[in-house]
Amino acid sequence: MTTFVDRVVLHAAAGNGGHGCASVHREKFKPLGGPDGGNGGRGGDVVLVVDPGVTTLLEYHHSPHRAATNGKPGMGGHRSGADGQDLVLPVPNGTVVKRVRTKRDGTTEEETVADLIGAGTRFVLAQGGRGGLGNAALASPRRKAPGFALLGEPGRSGDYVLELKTVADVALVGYPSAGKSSLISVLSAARPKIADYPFTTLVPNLGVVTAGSTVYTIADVPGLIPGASRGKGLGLEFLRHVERCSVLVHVLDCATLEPDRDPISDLDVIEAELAAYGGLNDRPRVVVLNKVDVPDARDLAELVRPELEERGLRVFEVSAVAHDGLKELSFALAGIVAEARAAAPVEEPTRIVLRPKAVDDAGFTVTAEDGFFRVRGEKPERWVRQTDFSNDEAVGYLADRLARLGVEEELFAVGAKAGAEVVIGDDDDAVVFDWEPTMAAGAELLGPRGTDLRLELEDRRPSRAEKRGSHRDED
Ligand SMILES: Nc1nc2c(ncn2[C@@H]2O[C@H](COP(=O)(O)OP(=O)(O)OP(=O)(O)O)[C@@H](O)[C@H]2O)c(=O)[nH]1
Ligand SMILES: [Mg+2]
Repeated sequence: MTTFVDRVVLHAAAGNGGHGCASVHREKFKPLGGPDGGNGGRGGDVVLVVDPGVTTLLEYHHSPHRAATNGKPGMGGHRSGADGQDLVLPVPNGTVVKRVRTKRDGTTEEETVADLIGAGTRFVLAQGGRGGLGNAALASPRRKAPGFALLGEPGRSGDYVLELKTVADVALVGYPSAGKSSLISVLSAARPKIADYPFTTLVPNLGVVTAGSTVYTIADVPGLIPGASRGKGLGLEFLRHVERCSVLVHVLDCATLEPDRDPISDLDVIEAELAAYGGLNDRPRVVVLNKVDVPDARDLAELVRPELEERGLRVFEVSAVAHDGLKELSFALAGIVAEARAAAPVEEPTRIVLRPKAVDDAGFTVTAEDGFFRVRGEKPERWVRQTDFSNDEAVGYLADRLARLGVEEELFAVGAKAGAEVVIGDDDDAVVFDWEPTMAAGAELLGPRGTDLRLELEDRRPSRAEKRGSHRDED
């Protein structure tokens, strides 16, 4: 059996940033050549791009793990590491992207982050890590020869659900073998498989119809049967594709030989399934009584027409085989589609839902928790990731940055004392310290010889050089 994949879980990993390099320039007769370690390269992003040539998500079903390349580390002689390469993944038009979050209790939750419509629409799924600065870039008037460099940041990674929702104006729904695919084949240039056994159609077919000046798309979905909304048959999976359409067309088989079926009860069954699926109530409906080339079928169509019309439905008697009543139908659908388009707000090329930032980009928070203090904020958390904890100087630099941001003061303000446990970041990747306030800016505060700045921390204004240094350190 062919598999049609319209929902996949993609594990995307962006590239890590390359580490910065700590190196000292060496040349004959120049023993103190100064720091010359280059910066690490940026990690590659994982990017989704809508490609009209791609129609299924099958490729990601077969290989769901995708990773961009890492940035290269910096090197001595001021050489920067090369950036990682972005990994560009083509996806079909109408791909919905959801982020999968695993909650504390182990259950997962899906949050829609993007709705990709329109050729060329790009979405950065996972951002590559920044490269770490080399020691040359970290040098400042106060820190002329840093003996450390920053680590590259790990790239973002995560699980994403990609879901395909066909973007069609008109959707054909009905029992298996009602003639939905036949109808598409005669209304448009699409040539889907047609056969006299149920569930011929396993994947939605899409056709383009031109009626007068209106051009619209029409899709069929695999046949629906009672219980489809509970997963019976093939239909439920595919109702997703119907969600975006502006008109629903009920294709009713007037020539079925099954004893317990007739057009009216077929309609009721399908409507019950649509209702159980939910969300399609607001879509206008049209009824097609198909197969009227069969004499008994025409009689049956005449018989049920009044009742359908009483329900306020527009009814078309059609024969897909004899090409009967098609023009009228396709122009009527064009009219409804045009009306719906006029009423709908102008469709923007794409609707991207931006993930809300967990914390304010510029700021940070310090909260007293059960027995410890937690620091959250984009900068402090990034700085921690950039720190090589095996290097004391690098740790001192981190403490320095944190103090300058005001984390120290804030810790004091919420009641932290020396020796308190301080946690920076989320539980998943937190770094835990024993807080030593006076040492926080330790090495750095032992400025010019003979001045221990810790003694006059309180009301000392920073010198111009220090201010300049702190600007450079900001990110
Ligand atoms: N006599 C007659 N037969 C038709 C007509 N339309 C479709 N059929 C026949 O009905 C059978 C089913 O047609 P399909 O178009 O495959 O039906 P479908 O609704 O797409 O069926 P599934 O894909 O299984 O859901 C085929 O044997 C068609 O030849 C029609 O207008 N008149
Ligand atoms: Mg079909």
